[in-house]
Amino acid sequence: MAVQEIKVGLMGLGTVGSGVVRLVERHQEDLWNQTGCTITIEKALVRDKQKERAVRLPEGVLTDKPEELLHHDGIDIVVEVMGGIEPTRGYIRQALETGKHVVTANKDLMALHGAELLSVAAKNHCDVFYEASVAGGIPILRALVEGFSSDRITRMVGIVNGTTNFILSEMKKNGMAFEDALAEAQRLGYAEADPTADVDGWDAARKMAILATLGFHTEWPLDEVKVRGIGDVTLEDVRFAGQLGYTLKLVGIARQDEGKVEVSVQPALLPDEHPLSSVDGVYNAVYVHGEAVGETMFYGPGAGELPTATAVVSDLVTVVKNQKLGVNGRSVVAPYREHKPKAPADIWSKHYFCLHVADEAGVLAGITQLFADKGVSLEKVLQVPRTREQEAEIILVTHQANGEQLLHIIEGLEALPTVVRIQSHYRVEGGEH
Ligand SMILES: NC(=O)C1=CN([C@@H]2O[C@H](COP(=O)(O)OP(=O)(O)OC[C@H]3O[C@@H](n4cnc5c(N)ncnc54)[C@H](OP(=O)(O)O)[C@@H]3O)[C@@H](O)[C@H]2O)C=CC1
Ligand SMILES: N[C@@H](CC=O)C(=O)O
Ligand code: NA
Repeated sequence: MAVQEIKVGLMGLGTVGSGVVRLVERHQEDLWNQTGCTITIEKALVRDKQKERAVRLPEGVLTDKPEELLHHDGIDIVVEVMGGIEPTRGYIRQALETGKHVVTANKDLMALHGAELLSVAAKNHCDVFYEASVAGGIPILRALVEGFSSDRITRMVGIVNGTTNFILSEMKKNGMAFEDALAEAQRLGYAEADPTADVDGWDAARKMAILATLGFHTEWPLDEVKVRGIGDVTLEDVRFAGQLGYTLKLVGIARQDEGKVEVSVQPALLPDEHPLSSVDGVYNAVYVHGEAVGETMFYGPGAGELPTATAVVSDLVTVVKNQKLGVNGRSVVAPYREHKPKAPADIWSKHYFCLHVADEAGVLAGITQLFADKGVSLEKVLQVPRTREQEAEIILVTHQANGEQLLHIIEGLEALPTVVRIQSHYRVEGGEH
């Protein structure tokens, strides 16, 4: 029997693209055993053909002309690891419209235009897989789509951005300055081309939109993810949190209660004993709670060349297996549950406040009274005198409060003459774990 050769068009030969080339070369025998096919990179699209590359490709493979790949009749599968929205979206549409299957690592694109691309794919009987787009090497999308297909997911809490987790871990463990830790994450190939997407929380938000859509079977648009990044997190916040027994992490939270959903990304305090607290460096983890299964957790590298490439190449293998079975384009389950966002009054959480206050008698009593008036009780209260600035610091951790109560408390604190400023405020997650 003739061995079938699968020709791949690779779009992008940067960090992830180089990893894909290396894995396809190194694991050729395993790939052949699993698919019965040889897999060849037929064309690799880049911007600058003259640039020095981490991997060598045979003569004629590298191109800077997208049509050489998109109009190539022999190419069955396009692997998109170049990133960005345009022209990438147009290229992927063209690929699908000419019957080419697509594997992508592009969360920006899938979070914004996933529904459109999946519908073009379905019309053309093509596969679109995007496992690498969320939590790099962790097979979390497969787990949601296949592993939990029999269950109803109620909660996903994730550390889904390797760059910010690396930065916060370096700040906590080595006292490294924010900028130095970011530069190191960039050097290691973890950060996005524009690292503000990582730092401002948008990269994590895109991943949470994808997780919520797949996990809750409801279309969850990116503009409905509440986002706060780590740009204003200070070394002092990290240290204070540590002294109180918490670890500060950028977390994505997606919860479904009685059919209503909330999805957000923010720096939050996790109790040190929470399993997500010990997820350090570029590692990611997604905690998934299902009605029937209970608690599960998925852990692994969230970024970097080879870990991300494993997800991409595994998707490639799935496309080839589907080809052999003749089922390409049939595995997508479109969201089928009604879209019901939670109102602020439905969103419950504990909160941490660090307040700078006038260093005078009766201040603490006034503040605790404000919380009591809004119906929120306090779990921890600490007062730290700071005579040098005629100010004191008060640290408060609340019991569960809802989003409406929280707004009233913030307004009330801002109006109190004894409160100089709300120095920092974070959600406290995972207390119910
Ligand atoms: N890095 C990581 O750890 C992870 C990345 N991802 C995602 O994977 C994708 C790729 O990331 P990464 O490898 O880090 O990115 P890089 O910036 O390292 O590589 C991008 C590659 O795409 C090429 N490229 C970009 N734009 C164009 C264009 N318009 N036309 C032709 N070629 C183009 C670049 O060409 P040239 O080399 O000539 O500049 C480069 O080879 C992104 O969507 C990213 O979000 C997902 C998970 C983890
Ligand atoms: N920049 C991203 C890369 C993977 O998605 C991250 O840091 O997680
Ligand atoms: Na993944």
